[in-house]
Amino acid sequence: MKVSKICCIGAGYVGGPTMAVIAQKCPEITVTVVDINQARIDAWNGEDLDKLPVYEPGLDRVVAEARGRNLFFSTDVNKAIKEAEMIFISVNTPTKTYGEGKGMAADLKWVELCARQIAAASEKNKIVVEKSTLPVRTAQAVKDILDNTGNGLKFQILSNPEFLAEGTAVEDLLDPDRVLIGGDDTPEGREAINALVEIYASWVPKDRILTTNVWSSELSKLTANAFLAQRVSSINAISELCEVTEADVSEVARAIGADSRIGSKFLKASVGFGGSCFQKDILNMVYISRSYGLHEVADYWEQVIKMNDHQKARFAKNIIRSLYNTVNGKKITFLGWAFKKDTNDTRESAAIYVADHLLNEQAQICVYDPKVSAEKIYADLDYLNTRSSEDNRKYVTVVNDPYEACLDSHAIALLTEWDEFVSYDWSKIYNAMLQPAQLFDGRNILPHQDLKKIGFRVSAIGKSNI
Ligand SMILES: NC(=O)c1ccc[n+]([C@@H]2O[C@H](COP(=O)([O-])OP(=O)(O)OC[C@H]3O[C@@H](n4cnc5c(N)ncnc54)[C@H](O)[C@@H]3O)[C@@H](O)[C@H]2O)c1
Ligand SMILES: O=c1ccn([C@@H]2O[C@H](COP(=O)(O)OP(=O)(O)O[C@H]3O[C@H](CO)[C@@H](O)[C@H](O)[C@H]3O)[C@@H](O)[C@H]2O)c(=O)[nH]1
Repeated sequence: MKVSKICCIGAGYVGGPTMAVIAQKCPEITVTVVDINQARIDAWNGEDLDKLPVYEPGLDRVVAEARGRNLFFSTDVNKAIKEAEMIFISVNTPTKTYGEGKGMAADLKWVELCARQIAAASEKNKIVVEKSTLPVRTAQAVKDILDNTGNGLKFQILSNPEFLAEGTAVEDLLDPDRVLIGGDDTPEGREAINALVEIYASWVPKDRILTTNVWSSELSKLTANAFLAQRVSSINAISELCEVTEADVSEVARAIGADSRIGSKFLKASVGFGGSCFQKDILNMVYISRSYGLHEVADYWEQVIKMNDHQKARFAKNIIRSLYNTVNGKKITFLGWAFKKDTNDTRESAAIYVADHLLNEQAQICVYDPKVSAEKIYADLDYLNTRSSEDNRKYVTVVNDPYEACLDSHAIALLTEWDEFVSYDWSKIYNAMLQPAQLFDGRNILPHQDLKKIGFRVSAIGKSNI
């Protein structure tokens, strides 16, 4: 079966870039990305490619090539569902904030709404593809809804989790390590799997397209994120040990990473991992494990999150301790707010939690991030509900110039590894700060010895000998 019309529900960080790349690589397929968020759709359709709702290097060029040709963005969800032979569900699946499983389980209400809308709007058989990250066995619920509310039509459910990382989304989509497709081992299931394989095979070598059963595919996505996050928590645990033993975490990472069995990637000690996925997906796996009575399994993975929370808190406490145990009324500059470089996404960014900790101690925080708006920063702090939104605006200022951000500051905390931070005129910054000028490098990207020569007191993750 050859697919000629695709619909994707959800025009976010995953739906937008993945569909843009499919449209670019498969000009014969019409791809319509739909969303209930009118502002987001307007931004995807906007003239100014610098203002797409998702900032990703190279995405503007992909969108420019395909948009209006075979890539469309719309809020008419029903029309797109009706016309498509294959529908991707790419809606948000955040951690539940209420009721049973609050703070642990994935909130599947948006996925269920999609399934119900697909069932109601469809007039012919369809392939439904889970692109969102979902708890293992969700496909069963989606199928149940479709089969029981879908006017007797036939739906094939596939799981096709996305492994792109933000900041490198286009690169990852164009040249993925693997594409994973899970489906039923029945003639109809195999036909659906093949239809999706053929789409990816337009640009991905066939040996990198893996097919499995649905449950393996759903669980592989959670497992991949758990393993990656575990590596970050593992090196962060070692960073604390380095600080008390005068070992250097970068040297330890290099030494162990040279072992091909361990590998060198994902061994950068940091202020803690952020992003919309790692914490959510591990909590989800912990919740599922507990619900099956697998408490040792749950405890094992939960420790990855505990270590990450500890790392964020430890960073904030170190700032307070170094500033003579009080930050009350002191200006502290944050360089970076995004959860990693090359993205405007701030979900679960370590910066939010470090700021919250320092604000509890009544610090004055001034933030500079090259891609994150002031509005977003205040929204992130307001979402925590720790203090009133008036107080967040009173104690936090956001500026567009890094030198202005550092003026008259007691300390700089570097929270995101943006490349531009390395090339600043650090002597100029030092001279504009209050003395002793302190610098806390939460990403270990700055030339620490040079900064020390300028006069900075430097503190970095997993390094006690600066
Ligand atoms: N962000 C990533 O890097 C990443 C990577 C891999 C997988 N994922 C997974 O992909 C999924 C989507 O993540 P995201 O970051 O793109 O989320 P997002 O919040 O950026 O986008 C989701 C979009 O879905 C829309 N939506 C929700 N319900 C809808 C409905 N019923 N009809 C139409 N639109 C609806 C929302 O308005 C929103 O624009 C999640 O399950 C996530 O875990 C994310
Ligand atoms: O050595 C490292 C590597 C990463 N991080 C941090 O870990 C977080 C996550 O980084 P990364 O994984 O690069 O970005 P994400 O966009 O969150 O991507 C992850 O989450 C996605 C959503 O599920 C998956 O698709 C990707 O495969 C997976 O890498 C960020 O805060 C990074 O700064 C470190 O601190 N040290």
